[in-house]
Amino acid sequence: MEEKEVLIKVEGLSKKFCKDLKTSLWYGVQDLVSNIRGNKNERLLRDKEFWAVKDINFELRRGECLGLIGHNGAGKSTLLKILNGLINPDAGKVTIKGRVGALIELGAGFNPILSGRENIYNNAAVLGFSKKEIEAKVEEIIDFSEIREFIDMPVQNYSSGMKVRLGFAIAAQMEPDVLIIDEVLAVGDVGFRIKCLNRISDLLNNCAVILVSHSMPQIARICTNGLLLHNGQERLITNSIGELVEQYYKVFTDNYKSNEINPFGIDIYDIKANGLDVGDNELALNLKKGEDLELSFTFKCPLDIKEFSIHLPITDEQMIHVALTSSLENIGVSLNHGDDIYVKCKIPSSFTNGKFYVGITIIETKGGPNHFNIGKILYKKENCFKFYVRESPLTTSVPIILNSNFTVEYE
Ligand SMILES: Nc1ncnc2c1ncn2[C@@H]1O[C@H](COP(=O)(O)OP(=O)(O)OP(=O)(O)O)[C@@H](O)[C@H]1O
Repeated sequence: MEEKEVLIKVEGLSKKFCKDLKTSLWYGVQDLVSNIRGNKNERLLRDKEFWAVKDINFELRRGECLGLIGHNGAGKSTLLKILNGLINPDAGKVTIKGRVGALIELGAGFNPILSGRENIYNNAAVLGFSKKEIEAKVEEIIDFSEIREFIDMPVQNYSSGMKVRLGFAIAAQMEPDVLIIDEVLAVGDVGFRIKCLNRISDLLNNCAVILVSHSMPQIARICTNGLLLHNGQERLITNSIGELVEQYYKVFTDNYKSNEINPFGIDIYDIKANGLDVGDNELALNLKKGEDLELSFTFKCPLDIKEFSIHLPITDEQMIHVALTSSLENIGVSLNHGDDIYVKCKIPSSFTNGKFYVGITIIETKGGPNHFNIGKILYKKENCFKFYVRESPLTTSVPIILNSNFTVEYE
């Protein structure tokens, strides 16, 4: 297949900042003098300076969407601002072909005392559109933003979501060749976010997009390539989004410790995962391709309970619940104070690659499996087992693959 045209080329891009304002002003004066003398050395760091972005190189073609990810302060916004020409790099070169639409800082680029409509004209003119071209687009932009009712109100009175709606509508409806979007989309409500992601997918037919996000499902859904920044430096550049997401999570230490709700002092012990002692949750089980997860534990019942159920919620690395398995068929089993209850649960391996946490919830339950009522929470902890899945046959952005029966026939 013929490769599409390169729209963004970034070579050795670096930007340093100073941690102290006074020193930074003094360096500014020094740089001015060195510039005039022609002996500026931008590659050296002086006292209190640090690299916000260091030696970044990549290319992006039409049709590609680069997910730019990294921890807070990794340098993502600084890189976007350099690409959009808002700040100058200290070293390196950016080459961009075509028209750039950008949504970087909330409300940036808007004149607060002008109305939404006036700001559309201003921004589109800055992008290089003629008055006639803007007039042909303005209704589409207002429709897309869904804020027609407020379009003649000064932008300073807009809510954060309304500013994002207007900003994205202008950037995306003006058919840019390059679209740069910082995390600001997260401010929009779910409906608008979905609309934006769909619009980005449409634009990708004829555009290159750089998207900053802390939402890995969003990155996995839309991006074709990824760049992981760490302390301003390129940690990974790849077109394997699975690998990108995995590396992103590695940046963070495993600090998911969940609180325990244990009002009756239930004692849970002998926690095992696939026959191995979990102990104090230090054990992380590595599941291989197709291997089932078998969990077991014992608990001592602290009071007489007529009916109970056990729930094992499964959470991904973003602490989002991705699945739940329940023992609702156990309803009807009564427990007596002091009984030792042995629980065993086999979960078929339907997980894709990643890290997962399993919690334990024990609830007093009344009624049958189909019409049950939740009673007292006897025990609840969200992170009791941790397991990794590696070498899953499928690497996708979804955590679970459902078992299904397909028939594919030739007619
Ligand atoms: N104008 C500035 N002067 C000094 N330091 C700055 C300036 N702008 C950014 N920085 C610093 O540069 C580093 C990178 O900031 P940047 O905003 O690019 O991070 P980010 O990856 O976008 O973070 P986040 O995920 O929190 O949005 C941070 O340490 C920040 O404090």
